[in-house]
Amino acid sequence: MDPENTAESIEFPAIDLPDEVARAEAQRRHGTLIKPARSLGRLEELGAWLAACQGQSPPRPVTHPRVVVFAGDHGIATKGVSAYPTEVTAQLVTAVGNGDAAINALAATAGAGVRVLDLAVDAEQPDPAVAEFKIRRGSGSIDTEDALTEAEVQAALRAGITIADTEVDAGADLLIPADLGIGNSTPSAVLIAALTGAEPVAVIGRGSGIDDTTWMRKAAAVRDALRRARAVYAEPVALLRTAGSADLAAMAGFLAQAAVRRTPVLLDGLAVGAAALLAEELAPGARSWWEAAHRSTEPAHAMVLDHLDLEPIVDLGIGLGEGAGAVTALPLLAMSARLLTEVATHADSGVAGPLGG
Ligand SMILES: O=C(O)c1ccc[n+]([C@@H]2O[C@H](COP(=O)([O-])O)[C@@H](O)[C@H]2O)c1
Ligand SMILES: Cc1cc2nc[nH]c2cc1C
Repeated sequence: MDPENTAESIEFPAIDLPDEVARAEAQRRHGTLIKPARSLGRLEELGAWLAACQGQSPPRPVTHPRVVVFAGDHGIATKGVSAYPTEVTAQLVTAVGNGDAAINALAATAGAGVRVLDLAVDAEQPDPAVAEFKIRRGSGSIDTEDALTEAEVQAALRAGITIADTEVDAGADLLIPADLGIGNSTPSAVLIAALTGAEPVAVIGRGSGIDDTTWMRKAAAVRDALRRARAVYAEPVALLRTAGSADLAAMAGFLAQAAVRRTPVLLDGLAVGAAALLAEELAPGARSWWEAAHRSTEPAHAMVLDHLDLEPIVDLGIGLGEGAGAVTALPLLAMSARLLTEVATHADSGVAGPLGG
């Protein structure tokens, strides 16, 4: 099936930029607060970005941040490219649902809600709410076969769109897409190499903690998948079908739709970064609605940030996925909004401004 000729194929509308007037007004307001000019550094820029996304300065506080974990298995994991067996994905989905995972502890501290969805875990999903957007059991092994059919990639993109719409309609004011899936660092590396032009060897990291022998197998898998995908590097939907997965495609749809809905996003690590590259191809300009929360330990993540021209907020040596790095930066974003609403101005407080000011 040729995606260009498919009636149901997804097309995102043109993405508006955030409101530059509100951004400039927030920057101007920062200059009036009782602190030396620009003394809050990146926090000032983050507050101005939130103001631009919301179209108002000062921005409203972030009160309903939501983490959505997109879980899926990857056929390539059965070829020995991960430090963990594939059964772990399903077990981790249950752990996140029970509130026992790292993301739950971090999100509880940061005041974010967590929703976990099984897009393509290679197991029966007993919870119908978690299975609502299930595309298939495991995506194809991308070294030798396509990850998805054309219909599945469209369904996964549509799932991401619907999930973003549901969250925004329910009141989410900041979205955090998160990944979970043994083996997902391999398709992520392939997509990043395909879209940034990075050398294959430079995108292959240690993932879940792989040894040298496993790294060699992963390098061969990335090489084979890139060879299979070469003809479709410039076609994002075909690239997701050939070398992506249902969970990565759904995250790409979610990220693009967040921009359509003018909702700010904090980006997490490697897999979210790969999905973000695809989303920017599908909906050019979507990146203006995202901030990079952190820099992951995976080398390919730095290439994503470079390509999207995003500067990470924190760099804490986190390489977990699950949204962990993104949620870690969330309190800083909340602080950036409250600074603009709660700090007094020189004019209102009677605190003198700078000499000659
Ligand atoms: O996002 C990251 O920075 C990151 C870096 C390395 C590993 N991970 C997580 O570890 C899993 C992928 O690692 P692997 O070795 O199984 O491909 C998957 O569940 C990811 O969420 C995540
Ligand atoms: C234990 C474990 C937790 C994770 N969280 C995200 N990816 C993960 C991979 C593993 C292996």
